[in-house]
Amino acid sequence: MKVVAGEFGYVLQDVPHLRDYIPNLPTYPNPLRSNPAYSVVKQYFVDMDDSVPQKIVVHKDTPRGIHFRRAGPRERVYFASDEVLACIVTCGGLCPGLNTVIREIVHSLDCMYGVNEVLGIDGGYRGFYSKNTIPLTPKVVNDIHKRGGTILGTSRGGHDTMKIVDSIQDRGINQAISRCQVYIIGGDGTQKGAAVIYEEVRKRGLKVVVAGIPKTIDNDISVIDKSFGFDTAVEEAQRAINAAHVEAESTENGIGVVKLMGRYSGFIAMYATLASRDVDCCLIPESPFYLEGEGGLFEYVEKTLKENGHMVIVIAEGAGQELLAAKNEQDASGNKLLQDVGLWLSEKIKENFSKKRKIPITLKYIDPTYMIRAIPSNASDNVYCTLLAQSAVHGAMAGYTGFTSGLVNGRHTYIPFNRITEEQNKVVITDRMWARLLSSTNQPSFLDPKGIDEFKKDEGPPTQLLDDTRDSGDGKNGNTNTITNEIQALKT
Ligand SMILES: Nc1ncnc2c1ncn2[C@@H]1O[C@H](COP(=O)(O)OP(=O)(O)OP(=O)(O)O)[C@@H](O)[C@H]1O
Ligand SMILES: O=P(O)(O)OC[C@H]1O[C@](O)(CO)[C@@H](O)[C@@H]1O
Ligand SMILES: [Mg+2]
Repeated sequence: MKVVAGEFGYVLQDVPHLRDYIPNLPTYPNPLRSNPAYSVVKQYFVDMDDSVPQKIVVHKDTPRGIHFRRAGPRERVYFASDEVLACIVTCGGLCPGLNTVIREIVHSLDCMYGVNEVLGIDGGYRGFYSKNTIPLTPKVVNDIHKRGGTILGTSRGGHDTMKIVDSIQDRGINQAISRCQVYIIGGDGTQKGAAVIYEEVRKRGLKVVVAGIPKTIDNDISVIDKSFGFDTAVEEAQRAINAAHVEAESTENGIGVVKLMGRYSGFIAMYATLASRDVDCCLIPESPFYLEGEGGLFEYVEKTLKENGHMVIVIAEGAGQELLAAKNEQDASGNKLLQDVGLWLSEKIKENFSKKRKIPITLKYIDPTYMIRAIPSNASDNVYCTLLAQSAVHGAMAGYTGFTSGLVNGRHTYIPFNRITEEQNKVVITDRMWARLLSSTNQPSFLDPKGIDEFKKDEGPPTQLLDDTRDSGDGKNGNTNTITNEIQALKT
């Protein structure tokens, strides 16, 4: 990672640039200079020294900390318009907003930079070497943002670095110079794949930009404020929760169980619960729970039914997997295949109340997971996708590479791949947000006081979406330690 240190503990975790490994690259004035739409903007071009702090809650004596390069157009670009061949690929699971990102990359390249050779790679990473490409023009992508899914198709597995870079190299050859910009849209796995593609491109000395756009409905990508499609997913989840609530309150001892996505991170479940207020219990992968005995789920269900006559449980798909018989199967990308915990929980509740204890209940189980994932993005996600795509295009034209375009503290930035892939974003159950949820649902924490102390000791990953005060600059958490270590390393 390129790290630049400044005064008062300022650290820039910078992204690579083509000129780092290709000397004497020609530059050109940014075509936006003569674009009537942008020429009215007072200071349209981003100052070379602009950076965005990762941490904005500070004390007067804390170091300035980690910063990322601010995204946006630069005065000079490293590609002539007619030189560029851009490729776009989507990988991993579906997520609302994928088509918007594709549309906006094509439009930004065309309208802002006059680039009109854009290829869609069909069906994820393996499409680079085993499938046909799809020519993308502003006309072809004009109304795709209104559709769910991805017009390019997607896949898991099939990442063969050499074959992918061979294909990029072959396609991009123009008068013996490769001249590709590769836009890779996908989750944590995809960004890891993009990082190794970048390494190989650099090893071969190619004039090829590798730019990532983070996609994950689970919001499990670290550093960034939140991922696109997340808002849409939380909003759409309300419909399922409402239905579960209507069903539950219409019968005596009615229970609605809703399963939401979230393989390792329970953000959708947590935010959907906080938004709805109809949910009595939210179960997420980060917070282990148990069924029987004092402080267990069954005890809470019984109490809630006695008090309210009905209840709604939201469960993230990755919650409680340790309670189910292990399956040990993986998908093509190596992700663990999960068991249906919603179905399992529903059966367990029925078994305990209806069969064992002869307490009549009516339970309805709703699994809207794929319905949520497949819808088009809402208005705010559409704007977010547009800005992410534009940032990626500005960065690529300016010669930056090996970066993910991401929102940090509300500002668009370029984040080095290794920062994005080093850890996953998780709900920190010792943060105030989870406490807000517990106090809004009144559910048990499923932790005894000793367990709570254990969790507090475990620092967990820093998270941006939450109102996180752990990162208080006292040197006791990962983030600050990283800063201190880096400053120390630079000094010595
Ligand atoms: N460590 C890795 N190195 C290279 N390629 C990887 C790596 N991990 C995953 N990939 C590739 O990235 C692509 C997408 O990975 P994966 O299926 O894990 O989805 P993802 O990008 O994490 O998205 P999501 O989990 O949100 O659906 C796959 O083609 C996979 O082969
Ligand atoms: O069934 P698929 O396509 O493998 O995807 C399932 C997974 O993809 C996601 O939507 C995104 O990672 C997860 O929430 C879910 O576990
Ligand atoms: Mg993933």
